[in-house]
Amino acid sequence: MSRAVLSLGSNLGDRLDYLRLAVRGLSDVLLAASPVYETAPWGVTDQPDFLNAVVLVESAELDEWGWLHRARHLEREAERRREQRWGPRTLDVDVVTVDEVRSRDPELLLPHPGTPSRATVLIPWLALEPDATLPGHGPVSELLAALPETETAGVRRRPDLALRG
Ligand SMILES: Nc1ncnc2c1ncn2[C@@H]1O[C@H](COP(=O)(O)OP(=O)(O)OP(=O)(O)O)[C@@H](O)[C@H]1O
Ligand SMILES: Nc1nc2c(c(=O)[nH]1)N=C(CO)CN2
Repeated sequence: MSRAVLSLGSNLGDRLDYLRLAVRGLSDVLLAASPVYETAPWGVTDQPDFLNAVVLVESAELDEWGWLHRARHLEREAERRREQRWGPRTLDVDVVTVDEVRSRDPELLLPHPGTPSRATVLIPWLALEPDATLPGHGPVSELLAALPETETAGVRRRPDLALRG
């Protein structure tokens, strides 16, 4: 049995449709889905805004590699093309954590190393799990409080958009 936190992002095409495709594809393992957020792009800033969300998933069969394969499968279903690093994409599914697993394999780094600095992951995660902790880093609420306002200001909740329904 393993429990994972996955982050979802899209900034090409029908962004909400791509996030919903991911959630539908995870329906057999889905525990909870966060609200949807419209977020200013980080990394490569000259690209469209993203929609971001986080989901909690659980499975009796999947280990951390199983979750990575599920994530890659969903990206392929969204016809994601790997071009520019941090560039525009129809669907990005990252494995944020799997239980307390730590991994230094470059194909599967756990917890995902971008997490402590990404308001686009921390804010949706916290909305879903106010007591969440990032293994090796501490409470998600503290990580978020430590980010500069410039990082958090670009993350706006979109109550008019829902992942399900
Ligand atoms: N925890 C993880 N979740 C998803 N991919 C990971 C993880 N750790 C390492 N990877 C590897 O990262 C590689 C690049 O993934 P991807 O193209 O989604 O990166 P990116 O989304 O552009 O950047 P970032 O990973 O910083 O968000 C993949 O080959 C994948 O195997
Ligand atoms: N706001 C935002 N910016 C990004 C995102 C993302 O999910 N949200 N993902 C990226 C590549 O992983 C690059 N930049």
